[in-house]
This record gives sequence, C-alpha cells and structure tokens, in this order.
Amino acid sequence: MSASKSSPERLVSAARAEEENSFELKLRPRLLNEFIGQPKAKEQLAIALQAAKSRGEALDHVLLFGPPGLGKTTLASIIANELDVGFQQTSGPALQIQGDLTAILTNLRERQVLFLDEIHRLQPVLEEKLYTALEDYKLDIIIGQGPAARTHVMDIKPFTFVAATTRPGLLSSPLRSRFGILLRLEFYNEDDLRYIVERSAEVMNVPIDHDGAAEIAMRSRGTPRIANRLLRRVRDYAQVRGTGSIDRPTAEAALKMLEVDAHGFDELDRRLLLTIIEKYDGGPVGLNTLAATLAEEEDALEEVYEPFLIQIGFLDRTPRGRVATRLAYEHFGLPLPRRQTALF
Ligand SMILES: Nc1ncnc2c1ncn2[C@@H]1O[C@H](COP(=O)(O)OP(=O)(O)OP(=O)(O)O)[C@@H](O)[C@H]1O
Ligand SMILES: [Mg+2]
Repeated sequence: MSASKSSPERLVSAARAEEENSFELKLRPRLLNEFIGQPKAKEQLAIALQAAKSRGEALDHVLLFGPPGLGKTTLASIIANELDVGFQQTSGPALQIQGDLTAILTNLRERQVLFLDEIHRLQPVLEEKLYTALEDYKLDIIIGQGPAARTHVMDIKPFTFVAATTRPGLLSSPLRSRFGILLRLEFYNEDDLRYIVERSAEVMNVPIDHDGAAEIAMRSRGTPRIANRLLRRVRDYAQVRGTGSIDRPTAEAALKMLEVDAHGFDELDRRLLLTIIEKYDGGPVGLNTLAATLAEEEDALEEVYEPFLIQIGFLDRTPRGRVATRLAYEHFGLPLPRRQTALF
C-alpha cells in the first residue's frame, strides 16, 4: 500500500480505524427496521428473510458489496439476528490454509450465518474449496498423499454464507454465481445520514438539534462510518469549547477546526480531481493513465474512490475517459477552460 492511499488516520477516510471497533459495535443497528436508508437492499432482504423463515430453510447465500463504511458488516449481523441463528465472522486474508476453512465449515451449526469479509482477498485454492460447500453442503477432504491419497466427501450443515466486498469486480464469475442474493449498498442521502447522526447521538447521550445533525451529515461523504466519526469529534469540541450540546454553529466551528470541508473531501479526492484539472486540462483522461499518475490501482479508483465523486456530480465517466465537471472547478475556485464552458 502506498503512503498516499486514503489512510484510516484521516478523519474523512471511509476505512475503519482500529480504535473504532468498540465504538462501532455500540452504534450498530441490530435489526433490519433499525437499519436506516438503502431501501432497495432492505426490501430485497426483507422478502428473502421472510420467505426463508416461513419455509424453515437456510437463507440463500448473500453477497454484500459497495464502498467502505456503508453497512455491509452491519447487515451481515442483522441477517443472523433476524433469522435468530448463530453468527460467525472471518475474512479473506484471515484464511491462509485449507485447514482453516475446513475447520470452520465442519463446525458450522444448522442454518447459521458464516460471514466472510473481504472475499476478494480469499486465496483461489480456498475459493474452489468453497464451491461444493456452497452448492451441495459437501466438502472434499483429501486424506493421505501421492498414489495412496483418497478423497473423502464430508457433509456439512446447511448454512447461509454472507460475503462482503468493496471490490466486486475482482470476484471470479463462478464465485459470483454461487450467491442467490446480491445486495449493492449505495451512498446515503443527507436525510438518512442526519437520522443516523441523531440516533447515534442518542445512544451516546449527546444533545444535538436538527441543524447540528444536518451539518455533520452534509460533510460525511454519504457514509455512516464517517458521520459517526465526525459526530464523535464534534461532541468533544462541544464539551470543551461549548455547552456540550451540538447545534449548527458548534458543528460548523468544530468541523472548520478539523479542516473537514463542505464535501468532506479527503486528500485523494482532491488529488484525483486536481490531477484531471491541472495535468489533463479537465479531461477526458483514461482510467489507466489516471491510475498511473496517481500511483493507485485502477480497480480501487473505479470501485472505491470514484463513485462518491460521480454521485455528487464532480466527476463524469465518458467513453473517452474521466472528466472533471464545472462543479469541481467551482469547488477549487479554478476558472473553467473555454472548451469546458461549451461542454456544460
Ligand atoms: N444503515 C445504517 N444505519 C445506521 N447506522 C449504520 C448504517 N450503516 C452503517 N452504520 C454505521 O456505520 C458503521 C460502519 O458500518 P459497517 O462496519 O457495517 O460498514 P462496512 O460496509 O462493513 O465497512 P467496511 O467495508 O470497511 O467493512 C457501523 O458501526 C454502523 O454504526
Ligand atoms: Mg465491514
């Protein structure tokens, strides 16, 4: 990883910082009706859950995908809570050898949820092992070596596999086809984020008014994790410099001090847009060229960094490449090139 990558230490990075674990756990909604926003994913899931429950079967396997901090892990645990079954969590990088996976699969309890985070980082040999487990609830175990080796087929309990990834483009198509339910998480709108901030403030016992919550929501890049993190820092500010409660002026002053701008941009967002504007005259510039200039991976740019910039209308994907929009120029206070004026 290069030092330039959006790092967890940055206030507005969507990546989770280590010390946030216990904090996030406290703020995590437990049931589907406490999960705010994402109406499409929620409806799809609600129907599948109800159907599985009424049939008394394990829920189909679920793939959750979308940018970091939007609630994939949260939804995975909600699935287990709603089904009232056990929940076990592991991740692609944590599984190193076949024995790890075999041990987990053979110890599964009937209908429980097995959550595998960062599935795009699962080793290919383990991925292949998973196929029969997901399809027929069977596992091939090879006993012995060389000519004397025998394959033993073991039954495993029917279970629900829930996997999460920020990079769905990296999954092989045989793996993708094993999931019956695909849930894409999208950036949250400001109303949903404000509601999340208000709910979190209640859990944290911090008085906040509508405008104060809206101010934090606006700068959270459509991401609940960032909203909760900013709330925590604004609360500190309110307690030390203010009366302890959060209104708009307090939130504004705190966020100004923290140097979180009106869109909650981080360093990579700025660098990406300014590179297109300054080096490539606003674009179009091809993804591979842009990735090379920024020293970032193409997939990461496309799946993790660009979606938010596109969503707020600062970046366009055109057939000839990426283009910085008028809004982006205005944000940086830069004059539009004449060519661009005609474009927008
Ligand atoms: N819909 C929501 N309603 C309320 N809070 C939410 C919602 N989604 C996420 N959160 C909050 O945001 C935090 C981050 O969510 P979560 O850890 O589930 O994200 P993630 O998509 O798994 O991120 P990553 O890709 O980094 O693993 C959670 O602790 C939770 O409090
Ligand atoms: Mg997660």
